[in-house]
Amino acid sequence: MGRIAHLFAAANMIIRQDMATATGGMMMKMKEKIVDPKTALKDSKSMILLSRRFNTGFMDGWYGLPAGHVRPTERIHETVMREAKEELGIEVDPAEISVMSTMHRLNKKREYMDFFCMVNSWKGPIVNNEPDKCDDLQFFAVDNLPENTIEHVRQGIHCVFNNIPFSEHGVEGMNQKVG
Ligand SMILES: Nc1nc2c([nH]c(=O)n2[C@H]2C[C@H](O)[C@@H](COP(=O)(O)OP(=O)(O)OP(=O)(O)O)O2)c(=O)[nH]1
Repeated sequence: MGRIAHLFAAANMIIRQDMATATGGMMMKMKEKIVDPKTALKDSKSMILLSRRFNTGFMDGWYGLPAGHVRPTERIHETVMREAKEELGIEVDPAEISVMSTMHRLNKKREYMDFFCMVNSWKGPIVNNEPDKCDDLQFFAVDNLPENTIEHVRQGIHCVFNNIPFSEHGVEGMNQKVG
């Protein structure tokens, strides 16, 4: 069996506050946007949405991106759309999702492939739809993330804003760690 079968996959969303302002939270055509995503991408002062985990059993009290596991038979953009609705109450059009960076990651228990996806626009106001799993949802500057930001999430955000398409986290020497 190929090793890929052992991988968990997770989709992480980057939601920028300037895009909320530019689009008024509504889906609009690219040309109508005030902010060009390609230009804004390079702006490390961008504010992005982080969610503090609560009562989940994994990294509680730490900030991550809105995210979720990719279910069997699900495509990456479908995970983003589903989790955006579940966690934030917003509708995302598949054409408005861009995978910006991927990460091969090993934590204590699991091996992951992470997808860091820019959500270019959405429909509806952002709300904390899962207060039983998230006790804080707010925008932070990319160059001033909270200290309690999950380490691999910090790395993924760095990659997205520095145009680094792929990175690794914790996989160094993994052939000694896993069978
Ligand atoms: N729940 C959980 N998430 C983990 C673990 N390790 C790990 O890297 N993550 C990461 C992967 C995703 O980026 C993010 C998913 O968190 P979540 O709790 O929102 O997952 P989910 O919505 O898919 O919930 P579920 O279907 O797994 O119950 O956390 C872990 O052991 N448990």
